[in-house]
Amino acid sequence: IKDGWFAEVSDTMWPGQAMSLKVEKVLHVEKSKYQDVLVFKSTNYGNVLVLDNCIQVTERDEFSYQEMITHLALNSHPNPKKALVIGGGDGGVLREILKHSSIEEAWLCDIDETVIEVSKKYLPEMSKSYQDPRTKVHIGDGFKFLEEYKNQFDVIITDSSDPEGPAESLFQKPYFELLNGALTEKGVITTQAENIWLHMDIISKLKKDCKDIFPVAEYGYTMIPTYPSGSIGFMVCSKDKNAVVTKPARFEWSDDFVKKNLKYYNKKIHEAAFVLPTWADNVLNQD
Ligand SMILES: NCCCN[C@H]1CC[C@H](N)CC1
Repeated sequence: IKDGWFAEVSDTMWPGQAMSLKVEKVLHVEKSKYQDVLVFKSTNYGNVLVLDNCIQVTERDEFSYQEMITHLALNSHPNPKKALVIGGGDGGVLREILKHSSIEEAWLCDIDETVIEVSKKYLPEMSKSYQDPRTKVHIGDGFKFLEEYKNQFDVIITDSSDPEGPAESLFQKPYFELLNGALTEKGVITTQAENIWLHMDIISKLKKDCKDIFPVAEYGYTMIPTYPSGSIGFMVCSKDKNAVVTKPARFEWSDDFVKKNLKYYNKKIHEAAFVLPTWADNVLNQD
């Protein structure tokens, strides 16, 4: 933090640019077993969680990412009862999973307990999901966790940080093999799949790897001001070759429920998320 500003600098992940947020007060600084953890109160975006100098969530715009990564998956599954988040220690994705009445168990596996503790203290609107009786928390490496659970989950959401640091293995093909194995028959996954302005190489590799493993694999995205270049995408894949993930397979919520409980996701934006700009469409949907 310099002159009262936090700048998200990364010469490798987003060279020559940096999102900056004005700092009102530093709330927490800690070196966990895995990463540097910073929480600050920003002047205009609420509390902000930063891991290894990367913005993870801000209270003002987190709903965009948490809703889309969750509901693009759960509404693409006919009847999700048991869902798992890999990562997601802030609890935001868990909060979104619990909005589906079909969910009986919502599991979360994050490698870093410090993130969960810090979120319980400074991100109450996300971490309140840990109070839900359907929530089950496991602290550990998602990679190892998935090796122990076969044919167990209807939906698995990989809410990871970037491929540099503890989340690196979550962007490689062996990880997607593990996801496939841990899913039930018509299982659906979503993963954090970076930004079309910055990471077309990562995204095209992800799509290629997913296409080798899943019969259906599509990239969709959302607008979010505090992530690099203002948007972030998701790989959305299904084990069911007849599944259509680019529009809702089911939609249990009334318009009134959506108005009261969702701030970003809706039926139309589910479809719109997969409509790509021409350059990205050419790269990702060339075959
Ligand atoms: N629930 C926390 C979201 C973590 N996802 C972020 C996406 C953008 C990345 N640069 C950092 C992690």
